[in-house]
Amino acid sequence: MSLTAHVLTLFPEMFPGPLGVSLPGKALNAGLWHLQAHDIRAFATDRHRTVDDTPFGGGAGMVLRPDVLDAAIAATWPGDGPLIYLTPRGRPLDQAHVRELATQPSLTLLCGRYEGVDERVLEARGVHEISIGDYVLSGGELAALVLLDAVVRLLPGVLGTARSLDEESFEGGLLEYPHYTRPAVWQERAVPEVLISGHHQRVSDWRRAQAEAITQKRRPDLWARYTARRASLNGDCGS
Ligand SMILES: C[S@@+](CC[C@H](N)C(=O)[O-])C[C@H]1O[C@@H](n2cnc3c(N)ncnc32)[C@H](O)[C@@H]1O
Repeated sequence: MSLTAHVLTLFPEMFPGPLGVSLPGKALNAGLWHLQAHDIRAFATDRHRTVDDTPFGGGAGMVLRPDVLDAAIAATWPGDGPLIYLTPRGRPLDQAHVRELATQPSLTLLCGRYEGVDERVLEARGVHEISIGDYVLSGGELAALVLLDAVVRLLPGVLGTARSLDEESFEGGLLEYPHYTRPAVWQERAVPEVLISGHHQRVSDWRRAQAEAITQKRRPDLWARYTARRASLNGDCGS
């Protein structure tokens, strides 16, 4: 089963954009996933192709109309996967959520613009709301590209068998350990000796210790969750 992504946007020309190159682009060309960008404006009904209007209650900016969005959703959402609105007030995206999304047959992503979208269409359609971080973008397209990039690299066959995801940041609850390549000495900085020892267990222990130290220092929130999970696993084994 391969993923089909539908993107509802006022700027379909932004797709595939960066998803058309490198890993996601090769996977797209190989048919490991499919992408359809739908122009919301095509679902406007007046002769000016109006998609937005001023907010009830006053205030700056424009709001995307529910009738236009609903027609766009009705025509494009296959219904076999979630309908998602990218928005700063949504559930913050993390790797566990990305893994869940990567199991879906389809993802339909609604990209807002201006002040956002009329609330009623979100309620009526049971839309899931996802944020890519605590900052405000000018539109949902970059957020959709970020989400799809993260999802696509987890799809079967995309990374190939040589790459392991197990030790990447967030897998197992830790940030990743540091990497080194040739030359072994650069600007008088030598790579850690253990990495050229050829001793697999020592390398693996060193990497885990580094990952733990980096996580503890940089992300106390992840570290607290990791240690709590480890304690509960140890408790379970002991009982
Ligand atoms: C200028 S923003 C609207 C911001 C909105 N008025 C607010 O304060 O939450 C326009 C669109 O960009 C998208 N967007 C902005 N920041 C985002 C974020 N952090 N994550 C996901 N989508 C975002 C949403 O689709 C939003 O409708």
